[in-house]
Amino acid sequence: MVPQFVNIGERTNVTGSAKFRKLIKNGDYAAAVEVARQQVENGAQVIDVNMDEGMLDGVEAMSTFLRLIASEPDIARVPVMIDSSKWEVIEAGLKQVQGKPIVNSISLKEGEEPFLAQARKCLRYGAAVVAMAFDEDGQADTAARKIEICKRSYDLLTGMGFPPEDIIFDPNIFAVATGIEEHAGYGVDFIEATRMIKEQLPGAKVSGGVSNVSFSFRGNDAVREAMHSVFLFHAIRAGMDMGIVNAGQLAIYDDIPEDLKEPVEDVILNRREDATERLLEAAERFKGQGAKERQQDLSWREQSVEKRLEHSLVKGITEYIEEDTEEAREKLGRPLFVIEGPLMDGMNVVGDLFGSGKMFLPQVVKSARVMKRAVAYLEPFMEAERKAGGAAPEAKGRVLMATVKGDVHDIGKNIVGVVLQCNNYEVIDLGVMVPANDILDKAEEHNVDVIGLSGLITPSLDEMVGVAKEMSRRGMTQPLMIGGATTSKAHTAVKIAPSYEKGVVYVTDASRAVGVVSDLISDERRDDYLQNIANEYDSVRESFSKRQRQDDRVSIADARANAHRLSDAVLPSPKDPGLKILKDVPLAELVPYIDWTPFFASWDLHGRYPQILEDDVVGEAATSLFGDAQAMLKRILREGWFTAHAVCGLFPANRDGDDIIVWIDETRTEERMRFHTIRQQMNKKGKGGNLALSDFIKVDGEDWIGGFAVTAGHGEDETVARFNQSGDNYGSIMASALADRFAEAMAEWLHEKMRREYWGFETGEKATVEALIAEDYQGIRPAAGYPAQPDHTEKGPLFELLSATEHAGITLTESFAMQPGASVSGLYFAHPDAHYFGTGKIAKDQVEDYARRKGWDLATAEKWLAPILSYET
Ligand SMILES: C[S@@+](CC[C@H](N)C(=O)[O-])C[C@H]1O[C@@H](n2cnc3c(N)ncnc32)[C@H](O)[C@@H]1O
Repeated sequence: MVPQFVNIGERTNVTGSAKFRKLIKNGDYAAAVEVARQQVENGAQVIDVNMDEGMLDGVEAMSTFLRLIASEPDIARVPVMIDSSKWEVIEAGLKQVQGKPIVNSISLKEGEEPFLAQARKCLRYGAAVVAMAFDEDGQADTAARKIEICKRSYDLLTGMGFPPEDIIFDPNIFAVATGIEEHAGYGVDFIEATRMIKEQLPGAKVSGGVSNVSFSFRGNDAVREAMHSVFLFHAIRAGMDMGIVNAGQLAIYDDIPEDLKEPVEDVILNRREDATERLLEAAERFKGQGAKERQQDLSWREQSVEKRLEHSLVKGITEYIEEDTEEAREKLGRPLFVIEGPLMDGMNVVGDLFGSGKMFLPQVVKSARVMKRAVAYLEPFMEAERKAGGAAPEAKGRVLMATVKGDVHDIGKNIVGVVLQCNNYEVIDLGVMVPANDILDKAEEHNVDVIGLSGLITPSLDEMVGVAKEMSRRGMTQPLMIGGATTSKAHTAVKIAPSYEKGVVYVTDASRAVGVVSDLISDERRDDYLQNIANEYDSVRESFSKRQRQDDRVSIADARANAHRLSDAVLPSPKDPGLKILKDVPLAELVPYIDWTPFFASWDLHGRYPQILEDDVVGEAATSLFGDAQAMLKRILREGWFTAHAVCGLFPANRDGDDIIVWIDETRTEERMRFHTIRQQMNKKGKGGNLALSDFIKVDGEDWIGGFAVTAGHGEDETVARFNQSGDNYGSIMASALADRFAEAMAEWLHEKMRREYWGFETGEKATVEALIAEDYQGIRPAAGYPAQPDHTEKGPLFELLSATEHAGITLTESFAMQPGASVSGLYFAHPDAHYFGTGKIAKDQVEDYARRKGWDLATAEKWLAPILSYET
């Protein structure tokens, strides 16, 4: 017999129901109580009440609402689940409930002490608790972790006298069919964990939020309903007691057509490798066939057109923007009035929310997409007016942006551009690899107010100095903004600012750009602002040269004498050393290797994945961004937007001082080429050796070095152009960020292949994704331009050795940036001693020595090594 399943209603949850949120925000408690009543009438056997909304006084709202429903007998007959991430709100709720409350939730997230303290309070109020499968290490995703945390919680709770039947476990229902291999087992993991909890933890109950499982199929109700019902069918049989289920989003198990039920069942139960692909195919056939149309909260559509435009802008909704823009145009009489009126007002709200930390970059970029659509709609009307002599809208100022010559990356610059546009600045974006003269000619032609330069790799710093010098020579007066991954306040102050007197400002991140530009453009504030910056940079320069004067580098001879002594671990000869050319690597194979944490960072959302999705501050923005990324990822896989190529190989090698000789063949008699490495010169007395990468290769006998170059960027430019043409910067930035993820994932994937197949020194079980992301394995793959080898020109010999341009289609710019941008290259070292380090600053004796080894003159060496020189040139 199937046990009774308890349905928890969640329409009284401000985070889940926009309607309820609006009622509570407006203080319309009478109508809010009606929502609770309807839920009970519709069959909810528990009602979940949540008042966690930034603008609400949660304690007050929870107390008021629970007091009101306690006096309604037909509502008060069902238990209340007090749901909050804030303990004071839970306590306020506990004080109001008459019958037996349920607290949702407690967990071991912060450790045992707070867990036990909260449990004690629940016990005092006679409340049951929902305990999440969440501990100090994060949310449990596998069945083993789920049961481990639940068992630990159970022992703690029962140990303090908690009745087992008052313990409800929520072992986390996560989305399946996301395109990510590790997610495929999430359905089975929950079901398995449920079965184990029921077997091993007597009396305890199991609950969960069912709609999460179908998150990847948002917008396809038929598939979602089928997934919920199939999931419940199996989970209830495994012992699931209760759950949050939207009855409107539930199909009847027996009514699901067979050609949908089977692929859904395959996905939920993880029965076949191609389950997701097959369900995606089936999903296409069932699109738009949901038993019940999704009930969207469209109450905002009843507001004035100005409010509706604001809503669309703030929420990033494009669906109604054209009809609302037209309505506003008719109402206000002129297209300009619409832009300068409600659209600007709406963007000001976005700007204020962003400025006060209530909106985040991805959301702002989405708002910009809506704004662009509205302006594009109005454009023909404005053109007609212009022909008739009408005025154009006034921007607050004009900013020119460019990534400098030799550099290709531009995600950060594009984000800054969008944020500035949102704030009504006109942005002229010249793209990437722009020579100084082109930047400055365009700046003069368009009479811009500010010039913004961006760069990702260190040689771009030098290029920026060149632009600053040329600005001085031309007698220009616009302030110069500097940003991008390798730029810094110190470099801007020491190198660039002295070359241009009219103002050079370093901008840390995209969120600062608006403030900086507005200060630079303001007639009242500009002079003071620039004076303050100049003073600040003076002291940065002062402390920089003080540090240099005090610098105590050891001589290169002494450093070399203190090189790392390689332990005599024996590495097996490579199994398959030849050059490997891997064309058209299937992108789906790379998805499990994606490290998502840097993806969020590229959108200025900082925190580790997956915890970031639950973060109190950015969790909502991160979750929504991640959902959009998953949707795009699926399209990339299905439609093949990017092509991935890789080349790698192993070569006989030996150490020669600070160089690594690559031999023609294993006779080790004839030199094919050399890699040049750089040695630490800090004083390391008693702190280990002065390292250079060459130390990880043997001087004599058999040893090997590997090299690799991978790219996932073929197709990125076309994709980005397609999105930009339709005014969708959100889409184009997302596509670039995902291309980068694929490239990094491919580097990890190939490194694993190298260790296990080609070199073959790694045997045994494959490392977990977490271990791979932490690079917790034997060997390293240092990249030129990174701290162990800051000289980007070392990509030259690597590319030659691999014929990387011929085999993978990657070229090097004059600054040794790889093109396409979504490319990664480096060397492989396999010795167990090998590890990442930084060379730190180096002294002139090494620069001279390096110049000799590279066949350069001193000035050339100082140019390429500029970021690591310990002395002024
Ligand atoms: C930039 S992260 C990229 C991996 C990350 N999981 C991702 O997906 O973005 C790590 C890589 O940077 C390079 N790297 C990191 N530290 C380095 C160092 N000190 N010297 C040389 N290369 C380094 C190595 O190629 C390493 O594999």
